Amino acid sequence: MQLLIEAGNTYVKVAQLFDDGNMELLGRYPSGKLEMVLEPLLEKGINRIVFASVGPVEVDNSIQRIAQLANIPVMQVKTLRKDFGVKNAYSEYQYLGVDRWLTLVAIHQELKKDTVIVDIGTALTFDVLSEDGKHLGGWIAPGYQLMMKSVLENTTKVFSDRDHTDTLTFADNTADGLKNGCRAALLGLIEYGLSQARDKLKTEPEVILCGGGVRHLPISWGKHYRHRSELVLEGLALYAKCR
Ligand SMILES: Nc1ncnc2c1ncn2[C@@H]1O[C@H](COP(=O)(O)OP(=O)(O)OP(=O)(O)O)[C@@H](O)[C@H]1O
Ligand SMILES: CC(C)(CO)[C@@H](O)C(=O)NCCC(=O)O
Ligand SMILES: [K+]
Repeated sequence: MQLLIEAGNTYVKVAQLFDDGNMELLGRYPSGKLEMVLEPLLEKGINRIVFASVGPVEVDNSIQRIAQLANIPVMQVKTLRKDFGVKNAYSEYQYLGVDRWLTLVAIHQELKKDTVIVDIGTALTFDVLSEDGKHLGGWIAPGYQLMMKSVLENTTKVFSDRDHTDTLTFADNTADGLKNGCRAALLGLIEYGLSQARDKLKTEPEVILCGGGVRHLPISWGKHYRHRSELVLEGLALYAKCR
């Protein structure tokens, strides 16, 4: 069995990859809790740890150190110029976030179609991938919580309250105005990106939505598209199986 770790800017996700190829999510934890969560997991017959991190180098170091203490081999997955048939669009390829890289690799391995991948976590990322594996580039924008926070922290009279409803209507009060405004910003970016991607690809791309922030998009809008909640971990599983 291998242990897969995806370290993001807010959360760490941990999954088990069994020898039969099945993956099981063990949990999602605040990034600061990594050490506490990891140590007890290493008791149970793990052959290797495969991880990817977009966080500070301290996270990489602490995973390496914990594994070394437990005498378990480690593979850190990093963004490459080309791998698994995917060609990175960045001229300085190593600067593309490894979470984005893993979603590209996972989707190309499975679909080999013109695709748009939208991952909504701390940040929203939008990436375009052609059917022959060429990454055409993408965008980075704030995620829902980050947009909300930046307005709340920089204004006096704007406030928010409980969860938003599913409908995305014009609001007649402050809290709904902020929540729906931030949701519309996510949606507007995706719609504009999609129109640009259609022009570039000259086809209708598949749309893959991933990350916990997808919950902020209206269900009636999102139901037309594929939703893959653990796409980064699926990319990690591919590396764990093949490398
Ligand atoms: N229980 C929840 N209630 C409300 N919103 C949530 C909840 N869980 C996740 N979210 C939303 O999903 C976003 C986080 O998504 P996700 O769990 O994919 O994080 P992440 O992509 O792992 O973050 P990162 O990788 O950047 O650390 C939050 O910003 C929030 O908008
Ligand atoms: C954009 C995030 C934060 C999304 O998790 C991550 O992919 C990242 O840190 N990327 C590095 C910058 C880039 O992708 O160009
Ligand atoms: K993420």
